[in-house]
Amino acid sequence: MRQRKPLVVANWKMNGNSDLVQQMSDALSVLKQPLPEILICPPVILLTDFPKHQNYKLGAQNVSEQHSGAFTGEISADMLLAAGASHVIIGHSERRALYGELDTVISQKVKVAIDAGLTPVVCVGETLQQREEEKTLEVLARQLDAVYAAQPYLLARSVVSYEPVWAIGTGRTATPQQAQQVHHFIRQHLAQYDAQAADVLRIIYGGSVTATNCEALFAEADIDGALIGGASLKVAEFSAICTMAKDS
Ligand SMILES: O=C(CO)COP(=O)(O)O
Repeated sequence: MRQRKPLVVANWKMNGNSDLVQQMSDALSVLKQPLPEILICPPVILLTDFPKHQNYKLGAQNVSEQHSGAFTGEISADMLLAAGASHVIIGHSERRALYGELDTVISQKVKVAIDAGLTPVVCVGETLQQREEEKTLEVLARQLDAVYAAQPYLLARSVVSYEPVWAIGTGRTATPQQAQQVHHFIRQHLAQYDAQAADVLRIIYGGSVTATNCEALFAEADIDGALIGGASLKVAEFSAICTMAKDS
C-alpha cells in the first residue's frame, strides 16, 4: 500500500465560469469515497462561487510574494485563505516564461504562502531545448535548490509538480518511464535537505494528462498524482481521472 495519498489538481488557467464551477462541484460531490485528495484551482474570482464540500479543496494559481500594500493587481496569501483556498500553484512554467518569474521570486512566494498557512504546489520542469541538450536534471536541481536549499523546512509542507514544458498543452505526454525517472531524481535530490520529508513528499506529474494516459502514470512508484490543465475543464473526464487516481 502506498503511503502517500494521491493528489489530483485541476489548473483551470484563465478558463471557466460560474456554470463550470457548478457542474464541476456537482460532479465531484457525488463521487464516492475513497477518493484521492482533489484540488481545484480556478481563476481566483471563481473561488468563492464553489460550494464547500469534503470531496475537494480549492487553490489559487499564483500569489504575491508581498503581504499587503501598493502592489496593483496582486493578491496576497491571506486574501486567498479568506476566499477559501488551502493551496496555491507557484512557479508554473507559464508564470516563469510569460511573466518573467525568476527562481528568487518563486522561492519568496513559497515561503510567504507556507508562512500564511497555504500549501504550495511548486512547479518545476525543463524546456524541450534543455531536454535535448541533456540538461533536464541540472535545470530541475537549480529550480528545486532555489526554493529548498536555504529553507529546507518548507519541504515538509509542500507539494512538488514536475511539468516538462514540452508536454504542456501539446498532447505530448512524458512516457510513464520518463516521468518516473525524473520524479525519482527529484525525491532523491530533495532527500539531502530532509530525508523524511522527501519520502512523504507528494510529487505529481503535469503535461497533457488525460483519462486515457493517467493510469499508467499513476502506476509508477514516485508519481503521486497529476496537475491537469485542458482535461480539468471537462467535467466527466476530470471526474474519471480522480476515480482512477484513488486506486493507484
Ligand atoms: O500546465 C498544465 C497544468 O498546470 C498542464 O496542462 P495540460 O494538461 O493542458 O497539458
